[in-house]
Amino acid sequence: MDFFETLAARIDAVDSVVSVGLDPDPSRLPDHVADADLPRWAFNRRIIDATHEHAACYKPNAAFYEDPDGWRALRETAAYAEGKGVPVLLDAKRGDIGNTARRYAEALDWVDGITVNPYLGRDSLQPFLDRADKGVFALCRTSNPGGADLQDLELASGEPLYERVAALADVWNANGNVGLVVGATAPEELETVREIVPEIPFLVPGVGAQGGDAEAAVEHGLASRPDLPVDVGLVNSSRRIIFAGEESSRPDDEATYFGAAGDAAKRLKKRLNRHR
Ligand SMILES: O=C(O)c1cc(=O)[nH]c(=O)n1[C@@H]1O[C@H](COP(=O)(O)O)[C@@H](O)[C@H]1O
Repeated sequence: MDFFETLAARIDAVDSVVSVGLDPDPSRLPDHVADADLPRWAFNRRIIDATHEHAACYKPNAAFYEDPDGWRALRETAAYAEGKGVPVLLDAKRGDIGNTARRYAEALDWVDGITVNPYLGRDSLQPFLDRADKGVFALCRTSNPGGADLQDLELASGEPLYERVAALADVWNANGNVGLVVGATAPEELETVREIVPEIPFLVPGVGAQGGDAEAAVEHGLASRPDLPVDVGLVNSSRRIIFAGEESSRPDDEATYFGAAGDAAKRLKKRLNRHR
């Protein structure tokens, strides 16, 4: 099965397009995992146990694992998620010259998909695109306040840069494994990009802690592909799910703390499903 077939099967099985972002900021980890050998892995394992029934995928962001223990924690986390039958999308936003990109693409040996930065152009993405069974999500219109600084710039043709990226994604999609990252904080751009590429699934971050538009995320983020049984796309929330326990009635109680993450994932699933 290729990535989007796997993802469609998962979305269908759990009736969810929720991507749970595994961004275990060490400064926010609860005491329950403080004494573990790898606290981030101990934390993620409990989060996965609490949320997997509602997760279409897990999206660990590499920034939270960029040290020796971090990479061990990430590998354990990815293997555990796979064991639960949940695809893993490594949010690494890679993009470099071809020789280097080939090395970066080796991460795809142990995850199902990756995010890439398309700014260096086609040859920088080719080693990822060539992995036909792996998902490759290219940044198109990001959710951060500065996303407009470069991505909205008008080209000589009159189209903004993010629209050109969307059009290029179609060209890069010979293996049917390309997705686009479009933030929920830019609902109008989401709609525009969907018009340009009707069949490309989006990863839509920015709902939850960044206050993005969940309705627009679902309405425009999911793509109908004739070969897939359900509309496919992902709406990601990280902090609002994994740290929901901080706001629970008893954060010091482990079951209550992690139960809150499960509840948050379930709530987001239901909210998104109202618009699917
Ligand atoms: O590629 C991403 O996932 C991404 C793109 C983008 O435009 N905005 C964005 O927030 N993200 C990532 O999505 C996650 C959002 O986290 P929360 O704001 O806690 O839900 C982080 O891992 C971000 O790095």
